[in-house]
Amino acid sequence: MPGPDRARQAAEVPGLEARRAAVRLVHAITVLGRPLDGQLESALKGLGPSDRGLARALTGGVLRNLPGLDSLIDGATRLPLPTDARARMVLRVALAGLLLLETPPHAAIATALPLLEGGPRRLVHGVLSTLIRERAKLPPPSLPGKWAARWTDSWGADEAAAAAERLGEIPPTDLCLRDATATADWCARLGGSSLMPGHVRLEGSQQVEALPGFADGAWWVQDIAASLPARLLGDVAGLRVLDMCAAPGGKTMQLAAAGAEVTALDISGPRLKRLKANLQRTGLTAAVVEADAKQWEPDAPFDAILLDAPCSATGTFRRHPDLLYLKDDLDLGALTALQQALLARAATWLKPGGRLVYAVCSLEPAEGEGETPPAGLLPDPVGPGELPAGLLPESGGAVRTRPSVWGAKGGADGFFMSRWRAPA
Ligand SMILES: C[S@@+](CC[C@H](N)C(=O)[O-])C[C@H]1O[C@@H](n2cnc3c(N)ncnc32)[C@H](O)[C@@H]1O
Repeated sequence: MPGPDRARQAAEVPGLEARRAAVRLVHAITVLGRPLDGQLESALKGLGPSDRGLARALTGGVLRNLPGLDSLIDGATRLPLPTDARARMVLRVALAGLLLLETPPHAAIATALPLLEGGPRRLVHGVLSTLIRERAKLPPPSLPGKWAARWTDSWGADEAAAAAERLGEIPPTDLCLRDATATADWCARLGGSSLMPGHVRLEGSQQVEALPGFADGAWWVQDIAASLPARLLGDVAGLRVLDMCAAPGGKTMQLAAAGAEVTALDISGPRLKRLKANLQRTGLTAAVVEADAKQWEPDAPFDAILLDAPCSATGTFRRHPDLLYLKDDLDLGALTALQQALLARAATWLKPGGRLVYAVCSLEPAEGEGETPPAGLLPDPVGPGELPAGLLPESGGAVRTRPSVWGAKGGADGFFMSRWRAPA
């Protein structure tokens, strides 16, 4: 329970509690290295809808621009504030409001000082006043140093620069349609654009539940790159298809909508709950199995298998910028061991001639290009005609979406996909 002073302040200073929540989230992510999803509900508890929106926008603004915000802060102090100082968190949030959300200068200061909780009011007041007086501008977005080095090493300087640009942008909202023949209609109804049949792109983040078609299950939210793996299985109408790591079900819905008889397998009960709710909303069906794919055995082989494997998820950094600040270093060794084990299982469950697509939403080559090919299967290279305009397969026939893909049109998540076939 907030004390009487805090309650009075909250009533007198609009937006203060939203900023308090943003400071708490920025601290949890950038200092403690905790993921946003796990903190969001408790940090936003008790806030009204507009304060919740403001807290999210401020936190997102900080995470998308952290190196730039810190360089402004450090340029305006004589001695750098410690990286974990509360004053730094408060300044980051205040500057995100001032420079990204057009908070008026007096409000930026008035909402920053009460959040210091005994911290250096004069210093924070001085930093904000200096930056306001100098009409400071946010530097172009940049990746945190560790990621700039990592992705320059993996993909080259141009792709690392494209990743920084994507990080600075609010990603579009991509929808996958249940009925791809209605693409033009849904673009017109929702005011979106399309990069391929079945795909509709809306600008920025959206209250999707309020949009036409959501309640009827005419579409679901799915990044364009995430919609490619299921498409690479080809025409699955009437086929018995295993979606091996299925929850929360974006690809299960695609396969079911394309007429496949889908078995949706996942180890996570809570995630399967979301999958079932998604199936219910869209009126699509699948046999849902909660099991560890390392132990489960199917009754009969499949015509096709989609293995959307658990991975580092680094390809989703535009939508989840907190990923770039998580405490634990990527345990790529454990992840690639799991991916290889799942691939090896899948390879034994195909009918002769059956297809397997392996996919990860990762920008780590170890989880994609570096995987050992599944024993007993043959490569089934993807052809250029199978991909939407603007994306070509790699020379060996795998598909890689890099940070620069569709850059001028809002980008796409980083994914790797490869396709295999069981000997006939
Ligand atoms: C990338 S997500 C899948 C996303 C999903 N395909 C979609 O499109 O909505 C990876 C999934 O693998 C599941 N998973 C992890 N280890 C597993 C295992 N040993 N067996 C089955 N599923 C597993 C996780 O619970 C998670 O839901």
